[in-house]
Amino acid sequence: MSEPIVDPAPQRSGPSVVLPARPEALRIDASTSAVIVIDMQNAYASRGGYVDEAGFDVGPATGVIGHIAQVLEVARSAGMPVIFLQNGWDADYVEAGTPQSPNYHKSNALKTMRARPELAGKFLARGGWDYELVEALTPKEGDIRVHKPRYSAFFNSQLDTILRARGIRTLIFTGIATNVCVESTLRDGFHLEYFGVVLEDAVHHLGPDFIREASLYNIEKFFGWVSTLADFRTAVGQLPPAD
Ligand SMILES: NC(=O)N/C=C\C(=O)O
Repeated sequence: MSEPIVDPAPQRSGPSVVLPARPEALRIDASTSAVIVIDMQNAYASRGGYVDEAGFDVGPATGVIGHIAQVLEVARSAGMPVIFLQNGWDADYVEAGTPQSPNYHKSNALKTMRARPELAGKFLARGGWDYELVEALTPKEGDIRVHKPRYSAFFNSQLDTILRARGIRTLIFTGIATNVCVESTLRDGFHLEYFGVVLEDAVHHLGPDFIREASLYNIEKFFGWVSTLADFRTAVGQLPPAD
């Protein structure tokens, strides 16, 4: 018996396609779906950025940049909204929190800057290189940028308002990190009634490989769906081009 196709927007009127995914395929279209690009900033994907300086292996992160670029090209051609999230705080780090905030203690960017005072002010501050999106993923006309001050893009940001105002029901996730900001946002989205799909080869994790597997298992089993760049390209490529 074939698996059912999950349909997040059965009232839609326009053309739709079926996106193969685990554990079930989903019916999607360009007006009720959006591509969410999580934190593709120099901090997370460039040498000399926060993640690199904090001792994580940033090498594999550069590999997903090209995959994400392909996702965005297909989405834009179909008229599917592209939303870039940028993680960070104001230049004075007021938004980062005081010692009464767990973020002050858990953010590896803040911890690294405290441990190495020569780096103070360098990481994830709005207006700085570290906060900027990597050059290869510079937003195009019509794309949307959203600032976020914590791991989940739904917390203290405009994301939910922007999605609701457009009738978006399905979120296609790309970006960094699978196990931190991607998973946090997908989980919060689940609780806000959004259907979250991760493209597993357009995301990258922070930490050992087992955490990638654990995160994708969690998403597939409990919070959402897992698909691939190739399946997204084939499915969304069948939608009529945007005007
Ligand atoms: N974008 C992320 O997943 N960030 C993870 C860690 C951090 O921002 O310190």
